[in-house]
Amino acid sequence: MKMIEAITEQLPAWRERVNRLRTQFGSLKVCDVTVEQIYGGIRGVQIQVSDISYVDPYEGIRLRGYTIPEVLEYLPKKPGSDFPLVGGLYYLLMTDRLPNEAEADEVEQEWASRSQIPEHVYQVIRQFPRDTHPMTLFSVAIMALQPSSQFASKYAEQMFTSEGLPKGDYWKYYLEDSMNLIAKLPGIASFIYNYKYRNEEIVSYSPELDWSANFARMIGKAEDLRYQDLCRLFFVIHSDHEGGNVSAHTSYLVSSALSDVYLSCAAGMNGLAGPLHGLANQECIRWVLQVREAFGGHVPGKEELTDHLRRQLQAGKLIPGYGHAVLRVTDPRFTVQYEFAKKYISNDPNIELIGRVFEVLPPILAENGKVKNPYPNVDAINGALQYHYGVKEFDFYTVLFGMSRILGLTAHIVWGRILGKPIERPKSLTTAMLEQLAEKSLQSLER
Ligand SMILES: CC(=O)SCCNC(=O)CCNC(=O)[C@H](O)C(C)(C)COP(=O)(O)OP(=O)(O)OC[C@H]1O[C@@H](n2cnc3c(N)ncnc32)[C@H](O)[C@@H]1OP(=O)(O)O
Ligand SMILES: O=C([O-])CC(=O)C(=O)O
Repeated sequence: MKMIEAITEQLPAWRERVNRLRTQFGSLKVCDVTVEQIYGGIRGVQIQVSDISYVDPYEGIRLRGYTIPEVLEYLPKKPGSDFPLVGGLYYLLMTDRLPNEAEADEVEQEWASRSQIPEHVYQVIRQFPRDTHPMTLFSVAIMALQPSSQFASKYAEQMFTSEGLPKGDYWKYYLEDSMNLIAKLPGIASFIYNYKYRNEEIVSYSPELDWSANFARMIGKAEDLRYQDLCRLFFVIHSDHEGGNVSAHTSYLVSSALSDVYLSCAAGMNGLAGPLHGLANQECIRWVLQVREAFGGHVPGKEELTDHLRRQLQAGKLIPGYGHAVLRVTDPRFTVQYEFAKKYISNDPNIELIGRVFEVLPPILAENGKVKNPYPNVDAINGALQYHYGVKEFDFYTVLFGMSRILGLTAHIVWGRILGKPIERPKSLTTAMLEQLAEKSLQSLER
């Protein structure tokens, strides 16, 4: 694979850079940690390195240095589509280089050739009650693939042979596992959808189509070219959000114990399934429909909406899709999807309401100064777009997010192995210890 060559070429330079920092600047202080940060979700503490992507609070995400509009413009596309091939995005995330068409296509072809899903994965899904949340099914399906981990079997094997598995080669098996897992995601996600909401159909992967279009086809949208474009857009923009978000951090942490890609990604998906993180996807459209219901199905005018939103906030309700732990502006991923909606969708009351909420809500959220980011995040519009194209089962939306996020998670994990990162193990303190520190600081102030 060209991707392996591109990574291999860069390995010595990357290892040298990290080695130099660790040996020559190992004791250089990067930041301080306050008591508030310790109790406040480690917010803003710079304790990770991620070269896959970086979130600037005022600009949004850059994937390998490229903003969302740049990624959408520069990545190769299929003839007839304005939206990138996910294979090209994966090449960029993994290799730090923009792919040409052939390189993007090679990744897509690799996925097609690895897409066969073992029968037992379907059986595992079928064993669950049909009302099980799709994210639970998604996570267990990934776990069900774990016995096929090439890294886990190589690692176990070398314990009993005279030739060890060189640490510097671990990444190759992690990359193999990543490619194998990603190749199966359209099949797994679509089966969960079909099992729960359609006809229980298992649809095989078409090598003629790209990864995104395959998923669309597998849930019955072979003819809907616009929905296939939405899938391409969605899968590209949700792929990564630097290393500290719950799903990325979780999977990276798990992989630092040399747990394989399947174990690590399933863990990440369990984090994504929380309502403050990926599950906000499904909560947003539910909320949008509830607001319309409160107005007899109509889209309320600005004044009525303002009163309604104020009442909700006064009642202590969280508005899903607004706020962010890092961003302090409108999420550029919201913006590109809103632009998609404005370009291709007309007369959709949910999209209309989302636009009105976007006009009205930020100043209201900002009023009491409590919410640090009063602007919409990516989740504020995801569900409404899916709903428009007929994917109306809210519970499923986080699985779509998960398919995309695994692209980023695996890039972080593979690079963790490339750079030989050790097991993560931060130190904890007790409350009594912090109280002692506090006392000491008081005493020194009194002196
Ligand atoms: C893909 C993603 O994961 S993007 C995030 C998806 N999640 C959502 O959209 C859920 C709604 N938003 C939120 O819950 C939050 O804004 C988060 C989880 C995204 C960020 O959390 P934090 O960094 O802690 O936000 P912040 O520091 O601004 O929170 C301060 C206060 O504002 C409140 N607040 C933040 N966002 C909102 C909101 N959308 N509606 C109402 N109140 C809010 C918080 O609950 C908190 O209140 P508290 O002090 O009484 O507990
Ligand atoms: O960055 C975060 O904390 C949340 C996240 O994953 C995203 O916005 O995609």
